[in-house]
Amino acid sequence: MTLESVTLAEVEASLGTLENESLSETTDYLEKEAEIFAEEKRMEMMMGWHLKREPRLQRSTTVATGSIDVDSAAAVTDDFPASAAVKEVLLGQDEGAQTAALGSEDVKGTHTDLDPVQRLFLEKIKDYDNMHRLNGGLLETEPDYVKYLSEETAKLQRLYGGGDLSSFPEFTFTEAVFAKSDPPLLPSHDFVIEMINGLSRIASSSAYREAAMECRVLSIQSHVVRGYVGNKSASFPLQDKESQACQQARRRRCEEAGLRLAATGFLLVTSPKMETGSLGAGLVLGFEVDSINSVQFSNHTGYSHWKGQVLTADELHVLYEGIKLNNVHQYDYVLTGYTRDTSFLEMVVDIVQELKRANPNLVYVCDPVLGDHGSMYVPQNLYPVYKNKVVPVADIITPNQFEAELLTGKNISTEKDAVEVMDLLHAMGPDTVVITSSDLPSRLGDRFLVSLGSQRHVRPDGSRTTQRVRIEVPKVDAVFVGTGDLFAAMLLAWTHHYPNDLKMACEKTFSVMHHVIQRTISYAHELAGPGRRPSPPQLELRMVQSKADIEDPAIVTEATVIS
Ligand SMILES: Nc1ncnc2c1ncn2[C@@H]1O[C@H](COP(=O)(O)OP(=O)(O)O)[C@@H](O)[C@H]1O
Ligand code: PXP
Repeated sequence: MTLESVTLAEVEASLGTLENESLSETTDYLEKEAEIFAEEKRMEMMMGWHLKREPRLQRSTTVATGSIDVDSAAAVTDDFPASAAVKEVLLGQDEGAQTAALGSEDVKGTHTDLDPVQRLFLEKIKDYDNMHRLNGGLLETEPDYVKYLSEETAKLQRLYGGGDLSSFPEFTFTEAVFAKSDPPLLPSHDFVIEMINGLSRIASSSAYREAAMECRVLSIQSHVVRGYVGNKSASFPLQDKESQACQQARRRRCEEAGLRLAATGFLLVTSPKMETGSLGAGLVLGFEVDSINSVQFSNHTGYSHWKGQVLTADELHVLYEGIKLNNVHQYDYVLTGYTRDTSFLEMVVDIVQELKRANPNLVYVCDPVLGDHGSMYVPQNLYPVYKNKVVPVADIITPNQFEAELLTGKNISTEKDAVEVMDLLHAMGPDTVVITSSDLPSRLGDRFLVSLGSQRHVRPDGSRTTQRVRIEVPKVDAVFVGTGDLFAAMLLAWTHHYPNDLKMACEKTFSVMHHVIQRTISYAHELAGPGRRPSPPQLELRMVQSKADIEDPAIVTEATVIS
């Protein structure tokens, strides 16, 4: 006999046999089949209990412990026209009430509205409950199940801080106490904890969304299949690195709002005085990076061969339109790098302007890639577009010395020249300028590379102040590709974290660069072998391997404030 062939009449017949006679072999078999049928087909539909996995084991647990979860009970109440008896059993307020209902001798006698399957089910619950009480534990369990149950219980206890998981939780809502001395006014600590313990999932999901406001970057850069330049160089470090900065910025926002993220991986709403643990578990908090690939090449152009496709201005526009049509064009940052095409660059400017209208706080970080050491490596006609259209809408720019000179028309021979050039660049638009590398002599010797930065602020009274820094880092005798893109991405991340402290933002950024470059060159030498210069593939940035340094760079260079 198959399960499907057990008809209700047969169930009733078996029930009759059960009521009137001692168990014969046949009725025993029938009872078992009916029991499986009743429980698997009805319970699964009625209460959403998870019978599919280990159905027999789940069944005996649920019945044996007599505990009912809130969702299952609600499902019965809302979705299934269960009889009063079923509801009474399932929704009994406490264990005593449940036991009474289960143990009642007239379950089948008084509730005549029960259908045979429900009646059989309730009888079985009653039998199991009696046997469970006599036996003092679970019935007919297999060792695997006992192990599974204890592991799952331990897991839940770890997650929810212990307690008796087999009984229905008690809710105690106390009156909110507002402490006058605690601005902003907040409910008492105890009240909030009680509330969270009772409603953790609902509370966490809504509060999480509010607290964990994302920071979204639109990065328009190259893509390469192999290696790390452009978006490949910027995306991973931003997503990874920013986890820390975003956490802290968010923590500040949460504190202001009276919310704090706690260590257990779900959100607790607590009073401002409560200790906050690490934010690690379960929360992904990096920058959201939306990438538009301005080119898709096999590898960067420093290799002997490269192949691929270039995105046109129209194609860029189509991608942006798609984003806009869905009304998901809210960005906090735009990041751009290497471009060879004027109309593409002009389209970028149009997009940045439109995004800035949508979010006046949007920060545009631009590496104005034009050339290096006296020669241009993009078409000449890009220069006026950068100078007249791109730089004026940029907030942070990262030119090298050659690019800074080109954009301002002023040579840099001394630190004073560099400061003047940075002031000229400020006057063109950006509040933050970092000259990533220069030929200026370092006080630390000729094996050091000098970089300079300048940041303008508007004081609360409306007057302006400018912080200028010099940074010197050890020079490595090799040509790295993708370092400019990584630099711009890291400066974005660290200025986000320290918006008014260029010294700190530079120390972090240059330290990341140092760690990545040192790891890359050591590995490249190892690959190349003694006395041989590493090739471009061997000099690809060791990005993934530098994850820890990107997240939390040990500071290896101190920036000097020069004015
Ligand atoms: N050979 C190198 N030795 C040490 N640091 C380097 C070297 N090349 C690049 N860097 C680091 O990468 C940053 C960006 O440099 P670079 O790629 O030259 O910028 P850009 O592409 O804007 O000219 C520098 O500020 C420096 O920190
Ligand atoms: N994108 C591509 C395709 C490149 O080939 C290069 C350098 O040749 C870059 C971007 C920029 O590299 P960097 O960050 O070193 O300026």
